[in-house]
Amino acid sequence: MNALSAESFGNRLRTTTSARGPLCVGIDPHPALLAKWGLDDDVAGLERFTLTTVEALAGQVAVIKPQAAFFERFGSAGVAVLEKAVAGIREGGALSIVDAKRGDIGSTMAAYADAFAGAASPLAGDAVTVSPFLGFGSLRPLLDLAARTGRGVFVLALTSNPEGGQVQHAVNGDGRTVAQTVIDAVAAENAGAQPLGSVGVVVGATVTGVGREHDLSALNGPILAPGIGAQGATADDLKAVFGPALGQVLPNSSREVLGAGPTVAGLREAASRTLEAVSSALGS
Ligand SMILES: O=C(O)c1cc(=O)[nH]c(=O)n1[C@@H]1O[C@H](COP(=O)(O)O)[C@@H](O)[C@H]1O
Repeated sequence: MNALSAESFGNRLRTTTSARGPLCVGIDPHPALLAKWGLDDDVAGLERFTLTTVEALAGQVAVIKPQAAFFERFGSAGVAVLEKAVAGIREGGALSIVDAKRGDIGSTMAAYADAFAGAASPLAGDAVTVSPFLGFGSLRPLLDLAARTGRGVFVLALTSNPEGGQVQHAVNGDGRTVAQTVIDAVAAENAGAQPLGSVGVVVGATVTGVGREHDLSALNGPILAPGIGAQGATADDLKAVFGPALGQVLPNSSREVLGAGPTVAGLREAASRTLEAVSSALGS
């Protein structure tokens, strides 16, 4: 990809999900999953797990989200496997979200920007997840570079874990929740973009009352919704959780699909089943 002249991530996401359906499958090579697949908990096991998942799904699902921590736990050899995953996902025609959840002060964020959104960085997928809890403005170097290289950024807003609400539901001096300030800041990044902005938010499918307590109406960007399957949310929950924002939701499922390995056929079948369930819930 000539990243500097690439179509925006928002455009590419819209095109790919229209063709393949609205599903993101995570590559989360947990030690327990490696064992279930009959693989050792080492770099060779990680590589076999990752490349099998890419082989099975990169030509089938719209988006694949490798979770960086499971690669980093093996040091530089694990990170090299993550780079292979990013390249393989691109070759298969899916989009990749590198789930790195980075966040730091602006000057250090510029280095993360080079790593995860740099035009020629092997670690840069089509998009990256970031944490805004050092202040949304601290993300500026990454937001700017990603816009220039045609990449997307997914900003944590309402995470799927039960502890998240302690910070994210806290109310600011102006009466908005911290999560709402994140959503509003993302909306400002996406203002005027057609058909969809390239900056998304992450809102867990396990979070209740999203539509009641938070306003996503001006977002104009994608909503990555993890939590389907292993964390207890179901496709049927999506409507109640997201209400009018349903059309922008990109549901993610990791362990539930990966647990159907190690065969390529098993993975494809599980991804199809999940896509069918979420598509019918999203009405797409
Ligand atoms: O940013 C994420 O992807 C994310 C945000 C969040 O709020 N909750 C959440 O579970 N995730 C990630 O989504 C994936 C969920 O995996 P499963 O629970 O196995 O489907 C993991 O990689 C998590 O790190």
